[in-house]
Amino acid sequence: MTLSTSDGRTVRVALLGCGTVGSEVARLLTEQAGELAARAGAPVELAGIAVRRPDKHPELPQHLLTADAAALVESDVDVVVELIGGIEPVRTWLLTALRKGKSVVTANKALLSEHSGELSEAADAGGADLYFEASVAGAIPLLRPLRESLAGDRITKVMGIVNGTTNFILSAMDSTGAGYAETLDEASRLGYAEADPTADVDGYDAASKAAILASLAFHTRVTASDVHREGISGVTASDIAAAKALGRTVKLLAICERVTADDGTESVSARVHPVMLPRPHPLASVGGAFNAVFVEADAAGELMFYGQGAGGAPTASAVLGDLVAVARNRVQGGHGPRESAHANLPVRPMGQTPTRYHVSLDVADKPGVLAQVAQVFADHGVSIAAVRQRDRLSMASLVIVTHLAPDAALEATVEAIGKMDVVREVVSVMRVEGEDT
Ligand SMILES: NC(=O)C1=CN([C@@H]2O[C@H](COP(=O)(O)OP(=O)(O)OC[C@H]3O[C@@H](n4cnc5c(N)ncnc54)[C@H](O)[C@@H]3O)[C@@H](O)[C@H]2O)C=CC1
Ligand SMILES: N[C@@H](CC=O)C(=O)O
Ligand code: NA
Repeated sequence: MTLSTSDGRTVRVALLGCGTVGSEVARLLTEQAGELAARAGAPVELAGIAVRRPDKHPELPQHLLTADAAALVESDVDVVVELIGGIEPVRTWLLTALRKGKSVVTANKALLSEHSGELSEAADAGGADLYFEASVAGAIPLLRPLRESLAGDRITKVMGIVNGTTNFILSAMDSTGAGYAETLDEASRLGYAEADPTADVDGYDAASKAAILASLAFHTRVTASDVHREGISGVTASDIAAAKALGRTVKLLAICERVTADDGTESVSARVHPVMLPRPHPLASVGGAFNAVFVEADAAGELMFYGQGAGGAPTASAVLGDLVAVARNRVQGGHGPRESAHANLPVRPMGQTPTRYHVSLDVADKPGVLAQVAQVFADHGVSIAAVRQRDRLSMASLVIVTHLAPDAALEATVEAIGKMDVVREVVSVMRVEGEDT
């Protein structure tokens, strides 16, 4: 068995960051050193660990610790594992590493979703690998299937739950009625939330992941700023109750689609927003911090990926998988897949993206009200799929689910309905996925 790299050395690893994920990577690298060496074809050695405050880490081997991540990157290492997060200074360090031929493994979706182009170009220039399986859906092998296993197919849709923190919160609101703030605190304590949890609840984290997924699925550079983003801070107890009354539940979904216009031209739609799903839908039963992602492809049909999307050990599993892959490439002299952006499809604005809405209204209980409301939908070119009406004293509740229509038309419809005299309150508005009730 080969026990060293092509230039006769062990694979020396710089670990940047040793928090929730990094500490698990350090543990597994140490505990499984023998097995990792056998799988990689050479010893994989932790050469240094950069943390912000070395004095706060008595549990780590002191001779490996440094606060100077830049110097560690420049030192005699083969691979940089980046588990700090954020854009700068990490972007600069990783560009330096890649240009110098040092492979990079990272879980940093915020960075990748804005700078994957230049990072990929730096990797090409330096002849290095850039792997990032942990950046989307934690432990779930998802990016490698998109980049490699499905490279011969034509993917049409990627849709799923990709943020553990918000799924944890929505699951608790749905099942126990637990409050938003206390559940978010719990998600942070369990290591699911980002350092700034507004990245989770406002949908930035999921939007970054959607950009990465859309880029890989559609061979197009999609950045986080191309992704329509809505978080869960606007999801109210009324929304949850309205969903329950209809046998639905609320999930924050990332939806990336290949949209084909009537003239045959293709574009990419990428969006993150809360969605009402029928309870029998497979994504509806995904609870806690678990993630699940559907992929639809022409030849493969429908595929579903499910598992732990956040937390130290699950995310470390994906990091270690990538580390073994880049170590193998060094030992055997090969390279992982390069960026594939040849399709270069345009990104479709959200307003032109076909969606379906659920609208719950309290209206005056008078003859003709339903017809008036239905007319407003028709005036905007929106076709109604289902209506439910329930009378309550002098009021009536109307629940309307639409067929697909451009999102801008649906938004304008809801705005017009909110201004009608017969409408007392727009109780809940949310997009829907899955079969009509
Ligand atoms: N926690 C999770 O469940 C997941 C996290 N990620 C990503 O993994 C990365 C790390 O996340 P966590 O481990 O949760 O973060 P964390 O906040 O627990 O750890 C960050 C680490 O970076 C170190 N650090 C910060 N600034 C530094 C600097 N200037 N120089 C040297 N070290 C510095 C800190 O000392 C700490 O050890 C982020 O990009 C995050 O988005 C990805 C998937 C899941
Ligand atoms: N904060 C993220 C961590 C994993 O990517 C999440 O909650 O999913
Ligand atoms: Na993953």
